[in-house]
Amino acid sequence: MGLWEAFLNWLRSLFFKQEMELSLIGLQNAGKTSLTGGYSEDMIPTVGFNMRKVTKGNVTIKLWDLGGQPRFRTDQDNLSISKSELHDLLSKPALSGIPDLKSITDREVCCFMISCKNSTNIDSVIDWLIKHSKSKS
Ligand SMILES: Nc1nc2c(ncn2[C@@H]2O[C@H](COP(=O)(O)OP(=O)(O)OP(=O)(O)O)[C@@H](O)[C@H]2O)c(=O)[nH]1
Ligand SMILES: [Mg+2]
Repeated sequence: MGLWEAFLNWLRSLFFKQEMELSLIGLQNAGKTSLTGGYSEDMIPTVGFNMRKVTKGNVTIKLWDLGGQPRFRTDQDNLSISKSELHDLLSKPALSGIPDLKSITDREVCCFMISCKNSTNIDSVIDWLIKHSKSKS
């Protein structure tokens, strides 16, 4: 990013508040609530969903943390179920253009190794999401 572009972005951020919505999907025990609400060893499985708002700079993120039940089913077998569910979801027209791992040719994809427990890469994920969010207008 050039200096002029960076300056314009900074100027823009002074006047324009941005909002984005984010749905966290994943099987039970994936760590969705820990990511949005804070890490704890004793987490209660989410029933329904939680909604939280997180503000970083001039960007407000509305986070929809969806429950991943059935809640007592976590093993390697779930990986293939998770994969097919994700691909099924991404094939929906409403989600076209949303970043995913299915194809790296028509949208940007990023993969981070994160830990809510050790606060590893959480900020990097939020920064990436803000940078790549789709504008509603
Ligand atoms: N080691 C480690 N454990 C984690 C991490 N994040 C979450 N956990 C643990 O994983 C378990 C499940 O975390 P949750 O955040 O409740 O998972 P969830 O995806 O919201 O689960 P559902 O609400 O049932 O869909 C809890 O015991 C957490 O302590 C992490 O970064 N590292
Ligand atoms: Mg949860």
